[in-house]
Amino acid sequence: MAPYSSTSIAASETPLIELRDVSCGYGDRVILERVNLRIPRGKVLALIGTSGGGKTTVLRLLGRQIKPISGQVLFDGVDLAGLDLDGLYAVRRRMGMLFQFGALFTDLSVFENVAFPLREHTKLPEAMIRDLVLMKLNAVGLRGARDLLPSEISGGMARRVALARAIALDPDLVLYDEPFAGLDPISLGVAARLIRDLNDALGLSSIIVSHDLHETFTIADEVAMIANGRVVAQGTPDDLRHSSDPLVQQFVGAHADGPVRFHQPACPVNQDFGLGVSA
Ligand SMILES: Nc1ncnc2c1ncn2[C@@H]1O[C@H](COP(=O)(O)OP(=O)(O)OP(=O)(O)O)[C@@H](O)[C@H]1O
Repeated sequence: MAPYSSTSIAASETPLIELRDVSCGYGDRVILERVNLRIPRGKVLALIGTSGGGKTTVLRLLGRQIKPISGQVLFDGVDLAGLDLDGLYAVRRRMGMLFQFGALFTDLSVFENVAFPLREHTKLPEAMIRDLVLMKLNAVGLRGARDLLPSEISGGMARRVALARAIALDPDLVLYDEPFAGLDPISLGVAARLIRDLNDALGLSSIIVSHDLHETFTIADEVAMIANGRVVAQGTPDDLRHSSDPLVQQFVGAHADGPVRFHQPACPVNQDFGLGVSA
C-alpha cells in the first residue's frame, strides 16, 4: 500500500483510477469510445455489460497491456502513457490481478503459488516470505492447505488461493476478471464475501468484471455498465436496478428481447422457408 505522507490528504482526493475520454481498440477496430470512469479509493466497482462490450479491455488499459488511441488512463493521478518501463512495472506492482479461473501454476504447491510474486518482485528473506504467504493464506482461510497441489483442492479453494496470490504484494488495486465463473453457489458466495472483506480490511480498491449480477450487486459500491463501447450507466447497484434506461433494464432484468435483439436482422421467414408468414 502507498505509504502515508504529507501529500496523502491531497492524494486521497484524487481517484485511484480515472479514465478520461478514452478511446481504444485492436488494429483498426475501435472498441471503446470516449469512455469516462472514476474509481474512488476504498471502493468496489463492478463492470458489467453485454459480451464483447469491452469490459476486459478496460482492465487491459489499466495494466497498459494496450494503450488508448486518445484520452488518458490515470493511476493515482499519473498518466500511464507517460511511464517508462520501470515506472510501468512499479505501477503494476500496485495492482493485483485475478483472471478467469485463477490460473494457478499446476506444478507448484499452494504455498509456492502465493510466494511466486514475492520471489519474482522482491528480495525478501525466506523467513519473511513464509510469514507473508501464511498471512495471506490465513486471510482466505487456507493456511492449512499450504502443502497441497492445485490438483488436490476444489475449484472454490483454487480461486481463494489465486486471490491470496493477487494480494501477495499488498496492492492498492485488485482487478478481478470473472472471479465467480464456474463456482458452485456456496463457493461463489464465499468468494464474493472474501473480495468485499479483503477490500475493506486491507484498504484496497477493487474492480470486478462479472456476469454474475446477483453476487456482484451484493458486494459492489458502484456499478458501471459498458455496452457498444460506451459507459451507458454508472451508479449504485440500486441506481441500476431502478434505471429507466431500456438497455440497463433488459440487462439487469435478464430479458431476452429489448434494445439488444434476440434475432439478428434477417430476411422474412417465408422467404427462407416458404411458409407464407413473416418474422
Ligand atoms: N486481442 C484482441 N484482438 C482483437 N480483438 C479483440 C482482442 N481482444 C478482444 N477483442 C475484441 O474486442 C471486443 C471487446 O472484448 P472484451 O474482451 O473487452 O469484451 P468483454 O466485455 O470483456 O466481453 P466478455 O463479457 O465476453 O468477456 C470484442 O469484440 C473482442 O472480440
